Order: sequence, then C-alpha cells, then structure tokens
Amino acid sequence: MKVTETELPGVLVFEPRVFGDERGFFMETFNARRYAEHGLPERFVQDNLSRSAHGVLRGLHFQHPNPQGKLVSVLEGEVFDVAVDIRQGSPTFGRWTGVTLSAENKKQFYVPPDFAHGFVVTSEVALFYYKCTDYYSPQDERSLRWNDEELGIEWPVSSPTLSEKDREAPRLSEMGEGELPVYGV
Ligand SMILES: Cc1cn([C@H]2C[C@H](O)[C@@H](COP(=O)(O)OP(=O)(O)O[C@H]3O[C@@H](C)C(=O)[C@@H](O)[C@H]3O)O2)c(=O)[nH]c1=O
Repeated sequence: MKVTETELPGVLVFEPRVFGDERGFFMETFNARRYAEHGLPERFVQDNLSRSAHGVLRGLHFQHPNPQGKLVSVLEGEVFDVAVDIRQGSPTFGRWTGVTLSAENKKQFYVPPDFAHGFVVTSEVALFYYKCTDYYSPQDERSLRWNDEELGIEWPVSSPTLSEKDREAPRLSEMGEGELPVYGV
C-alpha cells in the first residue's frame, strides 16, 4: 500500500495494493492494523454510500462537536475530493487540499475529524463510499460554503448542483461562536 502525505498534516492518500489476475482483481479496502500504522483510528463505526450525477457537489461538511474522520473512496466514476482545515488556531487554518478519486485509480483519501469535507462529481455518475470514525449526528452537522473566496478551492466544475442546505451554507468568516473546532482541543 502506498501512502502519500498532503500539505495538510493528517490528511493522507492511500493507494491499496491491487492483485490483478485473469479473473479480475482483488484488494483490501480496509485493514485496521495496517491503516493504524499510518495514524488512523482502528475503529470506524459507520459506512456510507451515495450516488450522484455529473456536476453534483456535496459539501463542505463537518460535525461539531462529535466530529467524524472519513476514509473516502469511489466505486464507480470519478470525483474531485477536498479536505479543509477548519480548526481555529491551526497553523494550516483555512487551507485546503484535493485529490482525484476514481474507480480506476482506486485511491482512498483520509479526512481526519475536525476537517471539512466535500467532493464534486467529474464523471457521468459516481458511487461514493466511505467509512466514518463516529456516528452521524444531525444536530451537530454543519455546512461551509463550497465557493468561499477565503478558501479559494479550485473546483473543476463551475456551476455545480447543490442541496438547499449547501446552497445556503455560511462562509468560514460567518461561522458563529463555538461553531468551529479548536486546534489541539
Ligand atoms: C450524512 C447522513 C445523512 N443521512 C440522511 C439525512 C438526509 O435526509 C439524507 C441526505 O443527507 P445529506 O444531504 O447531508 O447527504 P450528503 O450531502 O451526501 O452528506 C455527506 O456529504 C459528504 C461530503 C460528507 O462528508 C458526509 O459526511 C455527509 O455530510 O440522508 C443519514 O441518515 N445519515 C448520514 O450519515
């Protein structure tokens, strides 16, 4: 398994080993012991699957309190996936990093707890599959504006399809007292 660090400490790209043969291929999509060697928690408690059409953008999402770390991947199609450091006081506060995930490249992206996460679909359809370190908590879920100028995320799609919640999401500077996580807490 190849593991690549990004410019945001803790945000990692995994490329699992793929065993191809005349039947097709085999790969381990998660192995608690091996992923823990790279700092991931051994315990993931919820798995999610979403299907989206080309140009759909889901995000930027986070839970506070009760944050979720997410190990995300694509089973069909292709997305551009983004993690944003929203921890107040972090040396990399407000910075983002992104990676193309596809069924073909089989990359996985680890977005640690307290980072905002989002993706946009660049193929006709995408099946997006991810593991979470904590449970969905509707009262704690928050959305951050996908095109906040302060973040300057270079999305490959200019007029994405958004949920109502994501269309109305506040910018980072508009987040209220106690709505953002604090670095090191
Ligand atoms: C995320 C989630 C949603 N739901 C329900 C609530 C709602 O009625 C419906 C659709 O929810 P959403 O619109 O929030 O789905 P979606 O926009 O796909 O939300 C997801 O976006 C990506 C970017 C993430 O990082 C995820 O953590 C999650 O926030 O599914 C659950 O029951 N459990 C869950 O874990």
